[in-house]
This record gives sequence, C-alpha cells and structure tokens, in this order.
Amino acid sequence: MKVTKTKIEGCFVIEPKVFEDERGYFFESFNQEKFELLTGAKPFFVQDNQSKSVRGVLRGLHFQTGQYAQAKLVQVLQGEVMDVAVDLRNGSKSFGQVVTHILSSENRKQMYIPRGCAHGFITLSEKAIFSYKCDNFYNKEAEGGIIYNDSTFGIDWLLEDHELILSEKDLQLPAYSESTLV
Ligand SMILES: Cc1cn([C@H]2C[C@H](O)[C@@H](COP(=O)(O)OP(=O)(O)O[C@H]3O[C@@H](C)C(=O)[C@@H](O)[C@H]3O)O2)c(=O)[nH]c1=O
Repeated sequence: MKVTKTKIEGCFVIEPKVFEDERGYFFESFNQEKFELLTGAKPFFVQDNQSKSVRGVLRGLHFQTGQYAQAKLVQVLQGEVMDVAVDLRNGSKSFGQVVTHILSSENRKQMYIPRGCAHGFITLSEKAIFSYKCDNFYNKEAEGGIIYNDSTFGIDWLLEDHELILSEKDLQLPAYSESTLV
C-alpha cells in the first residue's frame, strides 16, 4: 500500500498493493493497522456507501456539519471518476485548497478525505460504481454543501457544462460565501 500526501493537510491518495495471478487479482481494500501507520489518521469507520452514476453525473460538493462531520475513504469499483476535496477547515494550513484526482477501477486508487472538507466527484466513464467508508453516520439535518461551480474554488470538472447531470438538491446548493459553517 502506497500513501501519497496531497496539498490538503490530512488528505491522502492511497494505492493498494495488488496481487495478480491467472485467477485475477487480490488486494486489501482497507487494512486499519497499515492505514493508521502510513497516514497517521485514525478514523473509525461506521458506514459504507455505494452509488452508481452515469457519465456526466456530478455529486457534490457535500459535507456534514459540526459533530456530524465525516471523514471518507473513497474508491471506484467500476468506471472512472474525478474525485474532488476542498479544505473548509478554519485554521487549517491548507484552508481553501482543492485536490482533484482520477480514481478508477483500473488504477484502483483511493482518496482519504478528512473531516471538515467538502467532497464531490464527477463521472467520466459511461457508468461508475463509487464506494466509500464514512467515520460518522449519515444525518440529514447536518447535511451541508457548496455549489459545484463556486468561483472561489474554480474547479475544472473536465466535462462540458451541457454534459453535467446534478440532483435538484445539488443545483440549489449555496455559494461558499453564503454557506453555513462546516
Ligand atoms: C449520503 C446518504 C444518503 N441517503 C439517502 C438520502 C437520499 O434520499 C438518497 C440520495 O442521497 P444524496 O442525493 O445526498 O446522495 P449523493 O448525492 O450521492 O450524496 C453523497 O455524495 C458524495 C459526493 C458524498 O461525499 C457523500 O457523503 C454523500 O453526500 O440517499 C442515505 O440514506 N444515507 C446516506 O448516507
């Protein structure tokens, strides 16, 4: 397992060690001991989520507020996405920084997004199955978000605007300047 730091403090790209043979492949998609040793983070994951998206689907930018904040370990089981993290932690050295990374079932990369960051992704392949672990339970009342095209962050979502598919909820998300606290 290889861990690479990103420009967001506490946000990592993780490449599992893959064993290939004539049957196919095997890898540890999460190993708590190695994860803690190599990242220094100690999340206690309590919920696993999975979503399927078609090309152009953009989910984000999401977070949960206050005591309901979630760290996430995300990966792609099928297809390809560009994953995005935005550091919204007041006082963080990397406050306001954006990390984007291509995750796919081919490269098998994972991203670890610490609590206090907004998260989103865009689906680049015809279909993508996205899977992630969270260290806090879903809480509808604590849901927060920022509109994907907020000029503060200027994220390049790679696809043309007319290709994007967002939920009604995500289209109504506020600008960063008007959002509630993380
Ligand atoms: C996130 C979530 C949603 N739901 C329900 C609420 C809703 O009816 C339905 C779909 O929810 P959403 O539209 O919010 O799903 P989605 O837009 O995929 O939300 C996810 O986006 C990515 C980028 C994240 O980072 C996640 O934390 C989560 O916010 O599923 C749960 O029951 N549990 C959960 O943990």
